Amino acid sequence: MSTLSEAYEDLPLDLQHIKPVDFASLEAVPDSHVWHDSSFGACSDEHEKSLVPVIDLEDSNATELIGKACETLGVFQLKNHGIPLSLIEEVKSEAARFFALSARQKLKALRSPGGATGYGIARITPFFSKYMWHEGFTIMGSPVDHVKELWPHDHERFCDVMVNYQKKMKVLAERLTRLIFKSLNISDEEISWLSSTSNDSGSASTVSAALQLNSYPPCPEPNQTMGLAPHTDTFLLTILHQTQTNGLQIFKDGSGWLPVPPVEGALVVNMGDLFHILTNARFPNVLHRVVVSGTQQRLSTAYFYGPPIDFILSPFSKVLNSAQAPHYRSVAVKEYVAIKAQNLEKALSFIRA
Ligand SMILES: O=C(O)CCC(=O)C(=O)O
Ligand SMILES: [Fe+2]
Repeated sequence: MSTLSEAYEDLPLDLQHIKPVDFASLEAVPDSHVWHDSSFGACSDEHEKSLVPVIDLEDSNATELIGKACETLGVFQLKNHGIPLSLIEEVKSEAARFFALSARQKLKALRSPGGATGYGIARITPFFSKYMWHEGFTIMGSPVDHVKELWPHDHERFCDVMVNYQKKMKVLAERLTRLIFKSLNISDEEISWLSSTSNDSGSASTVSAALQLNSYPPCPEPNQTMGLAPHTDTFLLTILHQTQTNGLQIFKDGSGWLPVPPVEGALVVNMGDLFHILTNARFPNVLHRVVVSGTQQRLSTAYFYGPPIDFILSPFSKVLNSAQAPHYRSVAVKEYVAIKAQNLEKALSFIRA
């Protein structure tokens, strides 16, 4: 096995955990989507200064600032990231074009039970008794087979934009990963997979990566439902673009749910489970969720990035001080992906040393 989509083939889902409802036809939140969570309205300090730092990648102190943000909150917003704003706009407008199609049309691009790419609801759905106010389109590699079903004569525009964005995201994710390792005093040479996956040509190992387009339609009763239930991301890091509609929140012990307000032109970067394991829990794998709006659609694009699927990772000996034992055993990326898909937030307890 060498790709992430092959890893998901062994983890098929039931159709009821893939197929979205037709949100446009709903005038109220159906019982299937009602969440009894009193904290939805509690996070109302959107206008206060956000705790999540906004870091300029061109800042001469970027390495230290990013290292500190990874260690404290596990999330930061990134400015001057080098991704052309015109490309981000194109991704957003192609995603909007897709989600604006009728339900009947969108279902033509539905993910298959063992498939990774295509239209569908969140993979975490089976772990909750209620459904979320969310629909998504997952892309691993090229989405061409699915998009041809939607736009037989006009699939190139969507596919080219998504493939191009993934290439640019990979370069940025690599740059951030190197910089984060540098902040931990770990040199590039110590991370064999990073140098062997940097060039696209002839490299046997490919990084694990996926692009997730998310849409949270405006909701008639926003305090009754959840956009995306609390979860941590599985891979090393996630680079997220969000539109100007609020909704993303992170959980901080002692403070509760805190908003991550949209910052024009910035990307949100958060640490996932694999960085948490590699740093022996020094970096939090930040718990996050999305609440919905009564009036506006929220769109977001998440790029998940990790080492090749066969790579075996364990806490870096350099981050362990002499008195400290590793919290986690060695685990192959594909093994962890399977454990996470079957156990969600309990996944880390399965690899505790
Ligand atoms: O829409 C968002 O802001 C969050 C998306 C997310 O957490 C995910 O796709 O894993
Ligand atoms: Fe996430």
